[in-house]
Formats: sequence, C-alpha cells, structure tokens
Amino acid sequence: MKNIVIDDLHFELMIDYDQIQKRIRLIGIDINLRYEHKHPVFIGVLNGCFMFMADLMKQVHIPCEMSFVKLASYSGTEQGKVSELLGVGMDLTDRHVVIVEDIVDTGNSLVHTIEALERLNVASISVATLLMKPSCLLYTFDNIMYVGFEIEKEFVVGYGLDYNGQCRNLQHIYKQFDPQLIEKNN
Ligand SMILES: O=P(O)(O)OC[C@H]1O[C@H](OP(=O)(O)OP(=O)(O)O)[C@H](O)[C@@H]1O
Ligand code: HPA
Repeated sequence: MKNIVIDDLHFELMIDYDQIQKRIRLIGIDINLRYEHKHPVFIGVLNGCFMFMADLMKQVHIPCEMSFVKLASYSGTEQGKVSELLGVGMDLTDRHVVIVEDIVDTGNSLVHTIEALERLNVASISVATLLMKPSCLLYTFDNIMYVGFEIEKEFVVGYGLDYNGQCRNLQHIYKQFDPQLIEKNN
C-alpha cells in the first residue's frame, strides 16, 4: 500500500516497517549497554507510543520495568500550566527513567512529561523517540538520547501516529503530500 487517503488528506509511504525495525535494533543495542546495571523504567507516553514501545522492548534484554502514562495539562495556581502524568502506577523515586515517545514535534508534550517526572524525584531521565522534527522544536533538550529518524516539517501517520484518530494501526509510516502540487508539476 503506497498511497492512502484519509478523510481529506493524501499520504505516501515514507519509512517502511523493515527500516523502522533495523533502527530499533540499533537503539536496543545501545540501551542494553548503557542501562545494563541501572534497572531502568521505560515510560511510554500514550497513545502514539504503543507500537514503538512494543517493538523497542523486544530489543531490550536487560532487567527493566515499564509503564504507560497519559499527559494531562491543567491551569494551576500562579505558576501557570501544570502537567500531571496519569497512570504511572509505581514509585519512581531514584529510578532511571527512559521516556518513550512516537514523535517529538514542537517539544511541548515532552517538556511537560519531563517536568512531571522531575517532580517525582527520579534519578535520571532520558528520551527515546522514534521520530523528531528538528526544525519544529520550540525548546532545547539535553536528554534526547535516542532518535529513530529525524524528519522534515511534514505531517506523518502510521505506526502509532494518527490523523483524526485514524491510521495508528498502519505498519509503515506515511507522510502527507499535496496531490494538486504533483498534478501541476506534471
Ligand atoms: O512535540 P509535540 O508538538 O508536543 O507533539 C508530539 C506529541 O503529539 C502526539 O501526541 P498527542 O497529544 O497528539 O496524543 P496521542 O499520542 O494520543 O496521539 C505525539 O504522540 C507526541 O506525544
Ligand atoms: O506529524 C505528526 N503526526 C501525527 N501526530 C503528531 N503529533 C505531533 N506531530 C505529529
């Protein structure tokens, strides 16, 4: 399946499942070395992470734990916006945490996830994200340790990523294209 149409948008194949798996195997090798004696906790940020988390964890062969969270933001007191992680379900005090994300785009979600984890007194935080859009980042992060693929400013779906709640189930990653532009160029 090369091109797909979802509601009003057109998508074409961008990264196929084999490429994704090759990259995940390499990330797994590095995690196994770096965290060998650290008994890390992998925290998947739902919903988008579920495919990446599942495949990544199959490449992690060291003792570890995992949990899935949802990020809930609300307006707090004078400090402004506060983010809460729903579903942590375990004590993370002094634990080495690896946040697992499907994509870091503007970085807004990641900032809030990191802030919420810092309030739980973890020992360390690093980030593994399958995709990152460097040109869209609004923040500088010093703890994004693993990036599967850096991509341009383009909307992508599949392998956990959605458009209007659809396409998360697709095996490959697809990027949006404008069919009218292609027609004009032909
Ligand atoms: O860097 P950002 O601009 O914050 O974008 C990245 C976030 O957006 C998506 O989550 P979303 O809130 O859409 O929820 P979902 O995972 O349920 O799709 C994605 O899963 C990341 O968490
Ligand atoms: O490109 C994207 N696709 C799907 N979800 C997203 N959330 C942030 N960026 C994206």
